[in-house]
Amino acid sequence: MTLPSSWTSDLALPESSFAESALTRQGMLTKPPGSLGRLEELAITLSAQQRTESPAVDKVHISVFAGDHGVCREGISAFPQAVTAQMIANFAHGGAAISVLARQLDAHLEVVNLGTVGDVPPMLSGVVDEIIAPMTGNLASEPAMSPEQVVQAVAAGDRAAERAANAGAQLFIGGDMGIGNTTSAAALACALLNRRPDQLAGPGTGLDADGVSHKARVIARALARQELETDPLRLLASLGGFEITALAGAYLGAAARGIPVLVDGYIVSVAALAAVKQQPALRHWLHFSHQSAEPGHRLVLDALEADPLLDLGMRLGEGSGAATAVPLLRSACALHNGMASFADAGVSEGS
Ligand SMILES: O=C(O)c1ccc[n+]([C@@H]2O[C@H](COP(=O)([O-])O)[C@@H](O)[C@H]2O)c1
Ligand SMILES: Cc1cc2nc[nH]c2cc1C
Repeated sequence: MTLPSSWTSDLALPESSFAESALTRQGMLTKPPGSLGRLEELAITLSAQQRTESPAVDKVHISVFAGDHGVCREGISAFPQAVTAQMIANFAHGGAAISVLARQLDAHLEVVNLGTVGDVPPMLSGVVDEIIAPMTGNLASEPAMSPEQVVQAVAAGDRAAERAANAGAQLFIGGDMGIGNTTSAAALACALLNRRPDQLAGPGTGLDADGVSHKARVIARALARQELETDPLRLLASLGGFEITALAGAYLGAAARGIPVLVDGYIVSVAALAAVKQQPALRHWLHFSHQSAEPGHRLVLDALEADPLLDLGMRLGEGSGAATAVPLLRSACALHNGMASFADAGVSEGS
């Protein structure tokens, strides 16, 4: 098993000539310059990423990556580990939040099962089996993944991006599902940002203050276990999760295929941070949908110089915050493509 080329080969930047023409067009539309605020920026950035004068996000591909975490045996989540497998079935049966949002957006939704402790019913429609192991190692006391497993997870993410590209997706959304994954994400963020566990540990699915302190101590044990790694792949192997690693692979895979990415909440932002560390050019392919209620998210967003579009107090994961922001991107494109120019509408321009 080898790493996909999207992980190792230099990533191209979006095409700046399309950004320049989009900026010129924005200046000709019947509105005071800049008055559509960030909707203008969105249309301009999407034009460059999609290499088009008419950006669109009609075709949205959502991959929810699911996997279980050995660190759950440390009692770091408000929910039992069995929920990961149960939610995979719920995604497939259409009852999860992301299932509803995907239907509302007419988006393609798939769930990538990387391995769970609980049983997932066989042959669920929309579930892609990429099973690595029932769960990761307990990162508090051992590496989460072997070198082979981390490559398997990156490759599974890249394959999701390939499916998105083959389906003609204009936007890629990655979601996460994994009980215990805020502990893994926080540990990774500590290592990537050189921060203390108490700065990145939060309630996740609903821990109380004592639970959050315990979680920070578990993360401190994980960080003390290893030499401070700088290589993203080795860091992911030590502290990551199958789904977090696959997300990093999927983001690089989407960008390498010219598909812009809309980033969801806390866990996926940490995956994005690891992937940007691997390939800094990835940052130019990312849009940030929302600020999660998980307190550590702000530090991760700051490190990525990201100012997300929404702040709704959401902390669900599964791609739900990103899906909620898609209508804003659609409005940005519709305005860019559909508004009349001053000349066409006979409206006088300002000075
Ligand atoms: O996306 C977020 O910002 C977010 C914040 C807190 C929790 N979650 C979700 O909750 C699960 C992890 O929480 P926990 O407490 O088990 O570590 C996992 O399935 C995530 O998708 C997601
Ligand atoms: C019910 C439930 C749904 C989720 N979706 C993403 N993470 C989740 C965690 C729980 C506990």
